[in-house]
This record gives sequence, C-alpha cells and structure tokens, in this order.
Amino acid sequence: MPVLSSARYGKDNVRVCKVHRDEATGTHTVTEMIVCCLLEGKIEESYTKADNTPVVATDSMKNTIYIKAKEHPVDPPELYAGILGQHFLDTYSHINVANISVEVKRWTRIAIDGKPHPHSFYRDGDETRNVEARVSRADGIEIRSSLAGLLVLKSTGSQFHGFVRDEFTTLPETWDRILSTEIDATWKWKTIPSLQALRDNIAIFDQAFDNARIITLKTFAEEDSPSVQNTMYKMCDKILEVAPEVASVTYALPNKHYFEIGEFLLLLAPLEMKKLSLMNHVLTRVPTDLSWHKGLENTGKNAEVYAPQSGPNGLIKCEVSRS
Ligand SMILES: O=c1[nH]c(=O)c2[nH]c(=O)[nH]c2[nH]1
Repeated sequence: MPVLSSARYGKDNVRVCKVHRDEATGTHTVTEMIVCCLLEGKIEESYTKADNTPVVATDSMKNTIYIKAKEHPVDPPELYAGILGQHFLDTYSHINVANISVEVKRWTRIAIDGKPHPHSFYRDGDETRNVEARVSRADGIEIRSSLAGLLVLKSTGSQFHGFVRDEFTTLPETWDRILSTEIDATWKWKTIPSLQALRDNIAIFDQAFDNARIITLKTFAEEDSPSVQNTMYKMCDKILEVAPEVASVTYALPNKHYFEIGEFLLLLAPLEMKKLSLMNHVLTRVPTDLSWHKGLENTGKNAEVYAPQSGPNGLIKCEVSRS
C-alpha cells in the first residue's frame, strides 16, 4: 500500500515589481522580485482521492502574492515573506506550513553628474538577495537569508599548497594564483516565534545583509588566501560575530579556475603524460607557456595571459554554527 510521505504545492516564478513613491521628496524606489509559495497541510486527499476540496488554487496564490505586495512593504524581503506566509495560515485552517521564497534583483540608482537620480536605475550585475521562509503553525518562522550570484576575482593574494600528492596528482603547488568564485552565502536565523517578533526586530535583516556582503568582499580582497576552504570559514566566523541572531552560516563557492596557457598540452598527449608519470611519481602539469612562438615567456612570474576554464570547477561548501 503506497503512502503519500510528503506533499507541498503552490506557485513558482511569480515576478513582481513594486514602485514606492516618496511624495515628499519625489524619490522612487523599485523592488523587483521572483516569489515562490508552496503550502503544506491537510491536503492529502487531493493527491490520493482526487478530492480538490482542500486545494487553494495556485492561481489564487499568485493573486495573493500581488495583493500582499500592494498592501504591505516588500522591503526587507524577510518581512514580506513572513507576512505572506502568515496570511495563508491565518486564512486557511487546514494549511499548517507556508514555504515562501523571494529572490530580489538589483536595481541600483543611476547617478548623473554625481547626483542620485530620483527615478532611474540600472542592473549592476546578476547578484540577488534571497530569502527562504518556512512559516509554520507549530514551529514559528524559520528564515534563511542569502546573497547569491556575486562574481569576484583577485589576480594575486591566493595560494594553494600542502595538499595530498600521490599518483593521481598533476596540480602543481602554487604560492600565487588567480582566485575567482561566485559568492553564495546563506545565514540561518534563530527561530522567530511570531510575525510580531519579526516585525519588532526588522532592522537586523538589512544590517545582516550589508554586513555579510561587506565581510565577504573585504575578506576576499584583503586576505592572502591559503585555500577557498579556509577563506570561507573565516567569512562565516566573522558573520556569526557581528550578527548575534544568526544561528549558522553556509557558503557554497565554485572555484572558477584560470590556468596558465601551456597546461592544456598534457591533455592532448596522454601517452607523453603516462611516460612522465612513470619517470616522475609526482606528475605536474608541464608548463609549455608560449615559448614555442618567438620565445614568449608566459609562465610563473612571467604569466600574463591565462585561459579561463568553464568547467570542470571545484565546488567548496561549509556550514559554521555556534558551538
Ligand atoms: O582552494 C582550493 N581548494 C581545493 O580543495 C582545491 N583543489 C584544487 O584542485 N584547487 C583547489 N583550491
């Protein structure tokens, strides 16, 4: 006998844009977001018995997303997610959990001759500010806030050495390399008991976002990184230090490799590679640089031209909690 072990449903990819007009100053603020709303509760029979009585149509959820954006502030997104989620619990007694996710796009104010323009904006990158809220009758409000899609690169101040060297290793140790990644940082808040408690503490959300962004960029730029692992751990530690209401921090960082040009030749000459590994237990990529062309030197200290790799890439993750 099969059992429905879990179920949730709702509307995804609801695109919303809200314009706030400050009457006094004539300044507009634009918030564009993508909202997802998935409900859980006593909805089994819609799956198992074709009984739609408990089903709040996903189309109605889409309407609710617009209406709540009109009736309430959408900033910070943690507040909007809490308000929207609580609405479903207050309105439908058989709904027990509302899972709300919000992805906020960047619309940065244009400055003209150094002066912020009142109603014109530009998209300065793919970075988004995200919120995942689980609003539950039994467990209160659980929120994960995050910053995603922030692409960064440093052209020095990154090392990687001392790692396992064996018959599978070709990567040379380095004391100076290009480091690039796309920041995906998430901070999980201690459980918030109610929407009122969330409202009472509203300032912490913007503060944490600003702090997480500054800490990430400052640590990335200023540290002489021994590895992605250690650098991301330091970022987590610093965020926990400045945000006492945050319970844990996670990072997921792809290592976007930039290799010296000559390293490709090994892949093109597998027989040669085998021979080298027999001769030399520690096989490293053979830097051929560009010297075959008029003696151009382009490795080590002379490296200027690199080949950005689209894949494969490293992917390094961690979660740091309070002890
Ligand atoms: O910072 C790094 N961590 C790794 O685990 C790793 N592995 C690798 O090939 N390069 C790197 N860089």
